[in-house]
Amino acid sequence: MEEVLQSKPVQEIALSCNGEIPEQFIHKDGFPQSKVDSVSYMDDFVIDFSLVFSPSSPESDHELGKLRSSLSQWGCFQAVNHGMTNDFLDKIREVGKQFFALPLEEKQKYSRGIDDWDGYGNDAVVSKQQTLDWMDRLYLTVNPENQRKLKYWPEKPVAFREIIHEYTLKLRVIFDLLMKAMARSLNLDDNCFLKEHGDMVTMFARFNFYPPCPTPESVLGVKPHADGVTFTVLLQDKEVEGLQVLKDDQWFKVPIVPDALFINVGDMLEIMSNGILKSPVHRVVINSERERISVAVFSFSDPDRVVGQLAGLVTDDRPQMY
Ligand SMILES: O=C(O)CCC(=O)C(=O)O
Ligand SMILES: [Fe+2]
Repeated sequence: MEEVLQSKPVQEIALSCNGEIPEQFIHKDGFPQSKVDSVSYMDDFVIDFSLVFSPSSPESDHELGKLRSSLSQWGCFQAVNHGMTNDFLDKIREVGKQFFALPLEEKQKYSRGIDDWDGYGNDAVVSKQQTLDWMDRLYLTVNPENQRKLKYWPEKPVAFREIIHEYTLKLRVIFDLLMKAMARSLNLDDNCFLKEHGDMVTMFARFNFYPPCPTPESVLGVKPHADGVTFTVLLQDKEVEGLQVLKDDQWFKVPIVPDALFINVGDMLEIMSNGILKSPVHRVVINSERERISVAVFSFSDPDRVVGQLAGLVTDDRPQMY
C-alpha cells in the first residue's frame, strides 16, 4: 500500500498556479471542450413533491407516472414544492460558500483525519497514476444525530451548524416519503423499499467547492461515477452549471431549475428495484471564470446490512439481475 497523502487544497492551487495546473489534475485521455460545449440538456423532469406525497388522485397518479419514467430512464429528476423555502435553500448554499471563503488556517481546523471520511479536504492521493478532481470538499455525517462528529462541524459561519441540522431533519422526512412514493409508482406496497432498507438511515453531507480552473478542457470537477448509496439529494449552485449525466453513452447537461432539489438514484436503490430504477453515471465539468458550489446529501442503509432485490420485482420476464 502506498502512503495516503492529502493533496493541497485546490483553492490554494487555483490562486497560485499562474495558469499552469499540476499534472495530476490533467485527464490524459482528454475530453475536448467542444464535446462539453455541444452537450445537450437532459429531458426536463420536474416533479411536484406536493402531488407525489398526497393521497391518490388523478393529478398525483400522473405525477407518480412521471417519477417512474424519470427514474427508470434517467435515474434522476428535479423536485419542486418540497416544502423548503427559497430563502432556506439560499442559506444552505450561503453557509457553504462562507466556509470555503474562510482563511486556510480556519478551514484546516476541520481537516479530515487519517482513516476518517468526515472533515475538510480533497481527494486522498493513493496512487501516482491517479487523476485528481478539481474540487475541495467538506464531508459531514449528519444523520443519525448520535453519529455526528462535531469536531468537523464548522463554528464559522455561526449559522452553519443550525442550518445543516435543520436541513437534515427536513431531508430525513423526505427520505421516508420518497421511498414510499417510489414504491407506489411501481405499484408496490408503500413500505416495501423502507423495509428492505432497514430503519437506520445514515446521511452524509458533502459540500463541494469548485474553484475556477484555467484549463477546464482537460480537467474535471468530479470524475464519472455513480453514487453507491440509496439516493442523493443535490442542492446545485444557483447560477453556475456543471453537472452532467450519462445516458446511452452520451453526456447530457443537468439544467439549473431555481429552488429545485436534484435527486438521483444510487446503486442500492438500483439493486433493490432489480434494475428498474437506474443509478446514473455522472460527472462535473468546471469553469474558467466562475466558482461553483453544490451540497450533496447521500442516504444509505446500515453499512452492515445486506440489501437485495424486492421479491415483487423479480419475475420470469425480469430475472434477478444482481
Ligand atoms: O457537484 C455536483 O453537481 C455533483 C457532485 C457529485 O456528484 C457528488 O458529490 O457525488
Ligand atoms: Fe455523485
